Amino acid sequence: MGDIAHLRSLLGEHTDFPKKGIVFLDIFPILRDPVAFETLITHFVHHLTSVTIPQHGKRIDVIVGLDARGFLLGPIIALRLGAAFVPVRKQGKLPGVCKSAVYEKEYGSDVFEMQADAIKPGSNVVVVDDLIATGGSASAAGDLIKQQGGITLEYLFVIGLKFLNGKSKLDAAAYSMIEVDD
Ligand SMILES: O=P(O)(O)OC[C@H]1O[C@H](OP(=O)(O)OP(=O)(O)O)[C@H](O)[C@@H]1O
Ligand SMILES: Nc1ncnc2[nH]cnc12
Repeated sequence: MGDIAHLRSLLGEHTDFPKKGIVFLDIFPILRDPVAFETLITHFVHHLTSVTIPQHGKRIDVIVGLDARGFLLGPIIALRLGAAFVPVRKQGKLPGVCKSAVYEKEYGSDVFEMQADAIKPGSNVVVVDDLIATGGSASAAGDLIKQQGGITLEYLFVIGLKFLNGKSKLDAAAYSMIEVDD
């Protein structure tokens, strides 16, 4: 817990970006500190291999990371677990045939895409992102996983904006390392 309090103290808070009247929470200071970054990744890997989580004992086949800040964490966690990494990108960025999902988030709407053959039916998947606000982005990623026959075991976030209740939109358990209450 001491480790998490330290990571919490490193978070940046910005009121001038992206100028939409929200407090923008920024994980980059954690990534600039190699010890803190290692703590964060190790915490997630311990969480995913812990006996206390509902999906304990199930093999994780795929880590899905969300454009863009989920790309900073997902591949590292995937490598530590020996799982595949699959990106979900904003519309028009991925080559080949893609599946898409439209969604609403804290500051506007967007479209997510995943390559159509990225997840084999029956694969166990964990979604990773820096932050959950309204849950629109993560829920759209969950839709894309379902469209391919994947099974989402859990959603993982560094930060959860609890007051927006985004986890209620999700079709599986969700874990935020740091909960922000207001
Ligand atoms: O729970 P939600 O309301 O959907 O909001 C959370 C999403 O918003 C941010 O991404 P953003 O779309 O701003 O993209 P970026 O990572 O490219 O800045 C954040 O990284 C999450 O992906
Ligand atoms: N408050 C917030 N801070 C950082 N990223 C976000 N994405 C959605 N809401 C956000």
